[in-house]
Amino acid sequence: MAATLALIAHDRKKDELVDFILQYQGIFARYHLIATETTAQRIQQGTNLPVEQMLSGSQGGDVQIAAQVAEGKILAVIFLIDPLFSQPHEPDIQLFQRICAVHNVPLAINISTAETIIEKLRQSRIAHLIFNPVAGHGNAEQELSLIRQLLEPHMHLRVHQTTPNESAEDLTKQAIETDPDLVIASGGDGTISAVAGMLIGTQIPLGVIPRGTANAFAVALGIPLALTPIRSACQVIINGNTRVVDAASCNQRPMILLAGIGYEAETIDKATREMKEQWGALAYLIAGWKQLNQQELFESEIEVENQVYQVTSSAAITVANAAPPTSVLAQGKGEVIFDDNKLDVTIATVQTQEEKPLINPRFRAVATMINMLGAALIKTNPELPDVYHFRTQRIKLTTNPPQKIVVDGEMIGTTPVEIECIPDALTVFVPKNNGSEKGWDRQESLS
Ligand SMILES: O=C(CO)COP(=O)(O)O
Repeated sequence: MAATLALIAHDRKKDELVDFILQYQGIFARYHLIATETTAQRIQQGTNLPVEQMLSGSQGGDVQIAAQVAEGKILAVIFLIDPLFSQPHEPDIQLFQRICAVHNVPLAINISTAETIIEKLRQSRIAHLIFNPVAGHGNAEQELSLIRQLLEPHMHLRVHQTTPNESAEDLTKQAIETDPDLVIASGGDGTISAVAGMLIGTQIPLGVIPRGTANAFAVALGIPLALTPIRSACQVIINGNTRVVDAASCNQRPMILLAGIGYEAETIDKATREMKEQWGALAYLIAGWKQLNQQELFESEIEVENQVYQVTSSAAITVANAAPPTSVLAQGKGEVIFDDNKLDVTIATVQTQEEKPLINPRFRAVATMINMLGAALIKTNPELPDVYHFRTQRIKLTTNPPQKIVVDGEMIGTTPVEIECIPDALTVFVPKNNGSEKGWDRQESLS
């Protein structure tokens, strides 16, 4: 269902329309507004709401809007007609009314009927979809049209596509300002993390439609991705079950999944876009094997709960808020808990005690990682002597030499790094059997 309202008023009705919009400004602000030229100017002056401006009514503006009604792009129309004054473009006005009747689009021609439209709008859900058209390797146009087809019967959907000039963060910020009922992120983990980061602390529920390479966030939430990921993800949103989960901040920027320091960061850095296009998620595995041969060990100083620990020969440190089972290096103890108000820290390292003096430390670190791969695959507790795992609310980490850091799939620089869990920061839509807390029963549609 489209989330655009059309507003038109004849000259002697324009003041009435502006007053009406001022009265219900909060509701109008949630929608995309279009209006004929002079009406649009008057609304903008009188209310400060953004309005898309069409031609003036006498120049064909009514016909332009009627065309959008016919194309299913308009949710409802408020057209305050002057019944005591004949217009030179009377045929256009008649055409407008006929098109609304044909397509069963609500049309209010006076304030009383406008009130009933507003009452209906008050009860409807508004979703903002932040859609990254260059995510993954599917056909973005077809994917967007499928999402619309699946979601629009259940909510008013406003679609915002990311561009090089308008990031997912910018678009989410604008969406939040209109007080939506939910925000949906569709793209790779980078897009989803960016949207989720902006929603921290807002209590606006987040829907996830994964279209990326690894889709770690969706996997961690338990969204079934096997055959029809877009359909499954939309169904999860329509079902309306939500769960409150933690987020984190990493060097002042939001983190939803995990930060990898050392091995994981190098791996992600090596998985080029070309590799991802050719191999999909396998690209990370291929890059990972390459990195196994090259990973240098590093020293680290870890500050946790006012204690400082020195670790001599680390290969990989992973600090996870949430991680899917495939994120091997986060699985020190077999499972990362999304809503325990803690970060899961896993350190793959090398012990150089007396009983293991003959083993080349670098090979042992590599062996540790290979063991973890196996352990994660068979889903047992690894019990590895070279793997440290603990849970903490906050961690500060310095390494020598400095190591690359990857946060939610994006390289963000090098150590030192400070990561803190933000408890209960996000409300997300999850499948019904996934620790869901509450259903969602706002009224579905306008007409
Ligand atoms: O004439 C109109 C509708 O028929 C309205 O046009 P304006 O908003 O440009 O005045």
